[in-house]
Amino acid sequence: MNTLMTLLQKRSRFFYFFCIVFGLVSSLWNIGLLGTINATLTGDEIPFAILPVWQLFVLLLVLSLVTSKLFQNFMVKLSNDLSYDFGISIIEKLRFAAYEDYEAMGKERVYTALQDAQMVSSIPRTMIESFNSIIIVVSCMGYLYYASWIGGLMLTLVFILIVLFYVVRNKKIEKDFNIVRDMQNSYFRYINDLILGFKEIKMNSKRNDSLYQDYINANRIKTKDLLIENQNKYVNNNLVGTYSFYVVIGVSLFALPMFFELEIQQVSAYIITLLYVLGPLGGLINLIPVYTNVKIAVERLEEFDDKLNSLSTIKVRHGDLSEINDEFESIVFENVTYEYYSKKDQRTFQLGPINLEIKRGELMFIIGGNGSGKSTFVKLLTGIYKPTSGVIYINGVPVSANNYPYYRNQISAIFTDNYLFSENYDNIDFQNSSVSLKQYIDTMQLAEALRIDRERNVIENGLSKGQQKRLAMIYALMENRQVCVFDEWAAEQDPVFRRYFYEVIIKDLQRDGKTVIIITHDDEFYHHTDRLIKLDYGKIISNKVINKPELEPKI
Ligand SMILES: Nc1ncnc2c1ncn2[C@@H]1O[C@H](COP(=O)(O)OP(=O)(O)OP(=O)(O)O)[C@@H](O)[C@H]1O
Repeated sequence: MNTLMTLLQKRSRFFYFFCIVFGLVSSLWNIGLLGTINATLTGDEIPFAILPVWQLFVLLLVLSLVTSKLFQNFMVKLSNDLSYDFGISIIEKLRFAAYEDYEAMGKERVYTALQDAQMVSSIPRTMIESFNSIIIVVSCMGYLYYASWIGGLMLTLVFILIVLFYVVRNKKIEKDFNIVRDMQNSYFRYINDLILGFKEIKMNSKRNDSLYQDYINANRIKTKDLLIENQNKYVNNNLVGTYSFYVVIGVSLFALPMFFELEIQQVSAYIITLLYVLGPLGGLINLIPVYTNVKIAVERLEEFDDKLNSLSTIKVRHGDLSEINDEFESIVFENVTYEYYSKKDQRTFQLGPINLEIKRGELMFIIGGNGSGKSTFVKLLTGIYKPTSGVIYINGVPVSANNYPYYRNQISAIFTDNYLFSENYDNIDFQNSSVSLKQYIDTMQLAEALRIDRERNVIENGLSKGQQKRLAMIYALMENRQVCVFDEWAAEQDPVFRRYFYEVIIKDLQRDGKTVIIITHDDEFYHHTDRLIKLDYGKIISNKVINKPELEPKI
């Protein structure tokens, strides 16, 4: 509760002020209403009344209505602001996270956090209703002490017992709810497997059954059982709470008058107050599960936010994008290593140390067997991974945390598992294609295949794997960067286009002054490169000059 209240106060400095004003007016209204009802029924005078009863009633009614409306509107806005802040700040920070940190986090963690952020928008209902109910319960208690101190005392004792009972029981339920949230993470992971591996699932009935039965369904059943168990605990809690009240009513009706000298007016005022408080109390009890879920969501979001904040790259953001001379000259690897570790902190693979210079206008092929470290090298070269040790220089300047984004912005890369976006984030004008775009589409032989959704200015889905890679190439060329890195790009191309790629496309790029680095297994084209670098077990085992680079760029 504290975290939530502090968060709300942080989001709006008027939060506590609004709570106090609303609390005072509501208490006044509830006590006034009770006093009016009881006084009218019993024929007693209302103490401290400065106005006739009906005028007092109307005045309080209007005051309470206006304050309630203002408070509720305020809470609706505040909690939606908070939910928006959480959701958007996760994405805002996540985009600056290092790729390694993102990999370690896992995408399901991001999905759950976004779900938690949505949960926060149910705060207004929880807050307004519980605040209302608490005020009613507290003001009624005050009124009860005034009507009959013995009754007030008895109710206070019952309340303390109920609250203690709830606190103890809720601790266990909260633990279970946390287990449910963890299971939600695994659930998203299995669903991800189902969606991304749909073809592989279709191809194997056993795998299909296993994913469904042993993972998804088992996860859902366990979640359902935990929820049933917990919700039943809530039902029991509710019953204990509500029925202890009925017991209090019974005791007040039958037992109290026997032991204490109570007048019928006192007893009836007391019973009316109890009945009046019963509804809000029930509401309060029903809100406990919602509140517990919101509390867990907020705690987890804070934890996730702290984790994101602890990442050093978040603070650097885009760093200094104008730090290095724009004209690309060279990339140098000096004793660069990269290490992978297992969960038990054992090193599983080391790339390097790598010492290498890539000069402007060079065409370089990186070759090597499976698992030799080519893709890891590409991730280092493109700045997706940062070296475990050693330094990478661009134009003689060491690439540091502050200029990594600059470094990445110098390179166009197509990774083996390249992803095509659903929206046109690069704002390419497909409707009035530029000369270069038309030319690239022709070069990639995609004129027939590409369908443009004119309304959204995007390329529609429905391309073959090889065509998707060609489209990725168009996007990479449109970036017009000086260094191009293509990781096994030609693997999905037909023989004719593969040859065209090695003999025409990359030669043209080189003639345009680009530096081109290609990861390949296509040995029949190795003779086209200027330099052939071979990796084995993470080490460069040969670095051969094959052709002299054409350094004069085509105008
Ligand atoms: N994310 C990762 N976590 C841990 N180890 C990894 C990770 N990615 C790769 N490795 C390990 O690093 C080594 C090199 O992998 P890498 O993907 O760089 O090889 P590669 O030469 O590109 O292979 P291929 O030709 O099969 O694509 C492998 O032994 C692999 O198991």
